[in-house]
Amino acid sequence: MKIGLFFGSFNPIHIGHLIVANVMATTTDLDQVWFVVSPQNPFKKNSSLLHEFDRLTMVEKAIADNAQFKVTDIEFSMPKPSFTIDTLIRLQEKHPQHEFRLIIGGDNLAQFPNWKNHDKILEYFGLYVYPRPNSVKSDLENHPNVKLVNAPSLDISATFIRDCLKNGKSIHYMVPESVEQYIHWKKFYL
Ligand SMILES: Nc1ncnc2c1ncn2[C@@H]1O[C@H](COP(=O)(O)OP(=O)(O)OP(=O)(O)O)[C@@H](O)[C@H]1O
Ligand SMILES: O=C(O)c1ccc[n+]([C@@H]2O[C@H](COP(=O)([O-])O)[C@@H](O)[C@H]2O)c1
Repeated sequence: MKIGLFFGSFNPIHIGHLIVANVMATTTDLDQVWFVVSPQNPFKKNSSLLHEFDRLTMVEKAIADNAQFKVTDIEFSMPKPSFTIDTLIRLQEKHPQHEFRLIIGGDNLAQFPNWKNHDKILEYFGLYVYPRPNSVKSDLENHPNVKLVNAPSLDISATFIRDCLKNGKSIHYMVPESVEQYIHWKKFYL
């Protein structure tokens, strides 16, 4: 199978992530999308980063009803911060029968040349990119192993959701209902 790997902090997972994953799974040649929960992004220092198991639980709840979506905690047992090339290699070794591609939001494309061994990621895996508002243009848009997916931009982020919660505002419809209930029950991001 051809699998799209959607790496992220998912702090928390939101409808933007779910729409990206669904467009990838239903309008491209990808058979499944696997969410890879990263304990620690090498570029992000975030004091409101929830424990990785809480973020994993929210992803599990969010994708429970979709047979094309899976989640993996493979990075939890790997050195931190999480470098995507290391995880891609480990996943490919574990699942030699699958072909893996990397899914990213357009905001990450301009930064991508700063990722560890980004040229190897491009050569051996390739990118599927979903447009994101205010993304900086990148020469990589014309790279043969970069596929730009044509779909509506979604102006929603985990940062906005955390700010809403901090300010006592509703996050209804911004995350699946099961995730919203879990966030309120655990009193996350207050
Ligand atoms: N609204 C969106 N549209 C397109 N891509 C998105 C969107 N939200 C997140 N992504 C992509 O999902 C991946 C994981 O993102 P992440 O978990 O950091 O979410 P985020 O909303 O960007 O978080 P934060 O606001 O905390 O930075 C990244 O590749 C990011 O570009
Ligand atoms: O491998 C790298 O050098 C690298 C640099 C920046 C980000 N990443 C990964 O990109 C994914 C998206 O990050 P985030 O925090 O925007 O969700 C996440 O899994 C990070 O670990 C990876």
